[in-house]
Amino acid sequence: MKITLRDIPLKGKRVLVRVDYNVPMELDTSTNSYVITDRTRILETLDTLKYLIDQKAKIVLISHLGRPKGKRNPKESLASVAPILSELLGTKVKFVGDCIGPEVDKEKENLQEGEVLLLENTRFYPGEEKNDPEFAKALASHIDVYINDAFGSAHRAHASTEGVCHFIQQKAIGFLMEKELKYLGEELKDPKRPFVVILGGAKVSDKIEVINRLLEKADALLIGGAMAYTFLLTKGCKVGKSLIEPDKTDVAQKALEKAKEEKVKFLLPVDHLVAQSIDFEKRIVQGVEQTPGIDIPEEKLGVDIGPKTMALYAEEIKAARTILWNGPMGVFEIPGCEKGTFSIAQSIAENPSAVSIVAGGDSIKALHRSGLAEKVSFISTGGGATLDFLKGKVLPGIDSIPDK
Ligand SMILES: Nc1ncnc2c1ncn2[C@@H]1O[C@H](COP(=O)(O)OP(=O)(O)O)[C@@H](O)[C@H]1O
Ligand SMILES: O=C(OP(=O)(O)O)[C@H](O)COP(=O)(O)O
Repeated sequence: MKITLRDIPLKGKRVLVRVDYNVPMELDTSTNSYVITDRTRILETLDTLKYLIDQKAKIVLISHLGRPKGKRNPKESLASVAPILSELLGTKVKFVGDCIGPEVDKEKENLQEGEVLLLENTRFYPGEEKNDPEFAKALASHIDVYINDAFGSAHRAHASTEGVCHFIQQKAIGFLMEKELKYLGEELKDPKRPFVVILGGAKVSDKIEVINRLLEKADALLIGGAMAYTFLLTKGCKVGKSLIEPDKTDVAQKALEKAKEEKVKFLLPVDHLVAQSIDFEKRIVQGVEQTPGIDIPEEKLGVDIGPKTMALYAEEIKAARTILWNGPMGVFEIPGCEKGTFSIAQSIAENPSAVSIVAGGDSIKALHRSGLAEKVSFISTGGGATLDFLKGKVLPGIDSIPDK
């Protein structure tokens, strides 16, 4: 059992809280600004933050947002989280446009009991992902206690999730982390069978490696999203201009072989929605059509699973007793490409007797858009983190917090 924030005296202490505010953002074309399109990851930290306020701690929040690769990028600023958090907490949350340095240190020093300070995206510095000790030390400056409540980032050994722990003596997990570990631990340790895992999304290289271990746990794997095309390419199908990771075909091949050996159902799309071109920023697709079968025409790219695939996957989901879903089936943010993703949400909703877990920032957003979030047993804020947890991997963000 990990030390939790309940176990530490917090009054008057400067508490650094690592949250996962890597929230989905979309360009609002009318104002030409980026807006947060799903607040779940913010809402899920409120119990921890309210507790810290009640305990009269001095609260400093850190998070990453997106993948700015060590450079400042206004599109990935955490500034827009501060007003939302102020509204939700009913107290002003001050934002500083940096996460280390003299200005930040001054703000930390000036914090009063019960006040909340939100710092800028840790990934604006290369030291974050490199887990650079100097950067971690700067994050830890003026801090008495570290709380990790960023379950969604617990699989990353970065400065704000792991390195910082070497410079702060008192450490604990927050309430969200505690809730995730308890629920996932109980339901996924020995899942009721059939256990069906639905995998999609765009983080192919991150998640494809997990499949090998999932094959030892799951009874069926249903693959969609960009993940599917690397597998279809491996099987010799035509994938056109779809998002693929050609250097992962070896991993994909091994997973296909292992699925056969383990007698796990490994389903890939049998038809697709394809497009001529796609503009992610403006959320526009052109030249959209259905393919009659598996192959994607040379000049097109896959943007969603097709109706035969939806029906095939629905059958598996209907028979499941435990369901884990991470990763949308298509580019659901773009109107016209959401059907496959929503059909998964619908199939899950139609099997209320199964334990169903929907995991990951974009998957949660898709679930909320489908209007079916109430029908799911548990929403997990971690996508990759949940998959790694299921795989049995030690999560660095949790491992670095001592046991009781
Ligand atoms: N066929 C596809 N081509 C490109 N991107 C895709 C495709 N299908 C899904 N995506 C994208 O995957 C993203 C979500 O992936 P990911 O981050 O892995 O999910 P999560 O945040 O739920 O873990 C979405 O933004 C979606 O547009
Ligand atoms: O959104 C996240 O993961 P997810 O997309 O797997 O849910 C986490 O914030 C981790 O982000 P990262 O995969 O860029 O390290």
